[in-house]
Amino acid sequence: MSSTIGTQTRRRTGVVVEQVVRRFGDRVVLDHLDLTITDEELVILLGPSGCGKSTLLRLLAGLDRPDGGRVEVPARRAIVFQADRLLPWQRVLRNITLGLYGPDAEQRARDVLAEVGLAGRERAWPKELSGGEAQRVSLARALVSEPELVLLDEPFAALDAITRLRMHDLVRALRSKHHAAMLLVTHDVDEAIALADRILVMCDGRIGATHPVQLSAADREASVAREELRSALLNDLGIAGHH
Ligand SMILES: Nc1ncnc2c1ncn2[C@@H]1O[C@H](COP(=O)(O)OP(=O)(O)OP(=O)(O)O)[C@@H](O)[C@H]1O
Repeated sequence: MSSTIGTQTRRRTGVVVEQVVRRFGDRVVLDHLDLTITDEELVILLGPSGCGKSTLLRLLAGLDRPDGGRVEVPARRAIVFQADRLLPWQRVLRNITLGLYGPDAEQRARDVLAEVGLAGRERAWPKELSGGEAQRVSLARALVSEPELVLLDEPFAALDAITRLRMHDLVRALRSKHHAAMLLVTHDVDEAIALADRILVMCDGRIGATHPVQLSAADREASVAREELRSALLNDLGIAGHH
């Protein structure tokens, strides 16, 4: 089966995935999966453990190739993982400037560090940071190159509930500044409702259900529409009745 991965050269493009197949041995993990993400859209991917969410993200990041189908992604992409993956032997600022070029690289890194609320921590070592601070640095590192697509693989799963809520506020603020499309994987239905423009539920190697979220900020916190969406998502995930 043929496969193609293209990077788009047009400015301001989203993601197009058509009929993508990925197998590991006999196991078909992605089974003719289709997905599109438009410019600046924040899409949340929910799905049971092992359904292929990280596999899909790795394909979009260019870290893996499909066995079939077509993947079209913007040229400038960044990925944020659950664990921060900072280099422990480099200070915070250097972790952000690594791979950046140009006379303004350091200033850009300082600016984005300030945006994530860590101005003044440029010379800290990664081991001196809390979990939430380390993930802020990871976000800063992802955004400093002004990507058109940011892929986030359970970025807040290891954080405590209050820190996670702060990170949601931060994601909202960063979105309005950086205008990137985002695809965020989570197991947390409430996180999905809090952040998404659209929620996708993955099952059997495909996108099984799509839920656009057109709720106001207040309705995302508490409303009948929110509870209906939450029930629908739990039902899609096969865990209705456990909430
Ligand atoms: N490199 C690989 N070699 C063999 N099998 C793999 C490889 N990568 C993933 N798999 C398998 O593909 C399936 C999907 O894995 P993936 O990590 O994409 O799931 P996931 O939905 O992200 O799961 P979780 O929510 O638990 O992180 C799993 O059964 C996994 O064992």
